[in-house]
Amino acid sequence: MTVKIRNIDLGTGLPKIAVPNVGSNEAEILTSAKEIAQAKPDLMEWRIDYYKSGIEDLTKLTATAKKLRELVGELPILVTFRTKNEGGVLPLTEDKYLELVETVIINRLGDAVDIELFHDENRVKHLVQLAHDYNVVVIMSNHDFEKVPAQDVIEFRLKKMATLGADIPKLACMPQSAGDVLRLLSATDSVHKVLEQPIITMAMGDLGKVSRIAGQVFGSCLSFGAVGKSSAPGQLSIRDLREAEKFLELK
Ligand SMILES: O=C1C[C@@](O)(C(=O)O)C[C@@H](O)[C@@H]1O
Repeated sequence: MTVKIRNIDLGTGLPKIAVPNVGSNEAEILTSAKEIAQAKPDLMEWRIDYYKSGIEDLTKLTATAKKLRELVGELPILVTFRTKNEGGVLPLTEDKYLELVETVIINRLGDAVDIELFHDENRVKHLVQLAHDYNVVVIMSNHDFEKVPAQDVIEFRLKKMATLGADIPKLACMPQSAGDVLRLLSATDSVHKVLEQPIITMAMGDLGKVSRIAGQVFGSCLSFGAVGKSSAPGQLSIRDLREAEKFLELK
């Protein structure tokens, strides 16, 4: 199965490329968006946890989203609030996080929304349903910045996300050894073969770079590359990422 976000199809061909926008005020966000659009990624990820004043004032957040859309035209936008526990920059209570995701969906601030797996299950399910009602694609996520979990744990989490209704399950983790990277890749390969939904995985840091370029081989449909400032350790520049993916293309 492939998942369509505006004009792109995830889950077929080379992994698509997302570039995070980590601007911390409206001017920065719009300037980065221009630079990102020029680099022609498949998708822009708007990391709203970097935008403190927008999170504190949702009218402002919505106004910026409108300007962003005007600026990038048809470029698909994924809106992500990454919680502090999972590598984000801004602390937010559980309630505020869930309310924020709801605002993102109801106001259609993007074409897709990131919903983290590890929150109250019923509320997560409700958000997934709401997103689908509003025609917003759900990328469900989990991040471990310390380690790579056991293979069955990785597989369980990705499958659990699918059960909760995620259109695309995603897992990012931090390897401490080459063996850790192999385990993530092996879990990716097994889950990719049995799940209907396309998945996204990556190992972070330098050791993990190989996992960011080899998604087509192991079964990950999207990779994050940087234009300017990156949003996680080990991200390559969009230019290097695109070239490296091409070297490994399955023809
Ligand atoms: O989930 C991810 C993946 C990521 O953490 C990475 O390792 O590239 C970068 C984040 O911006 C994004 O939300």
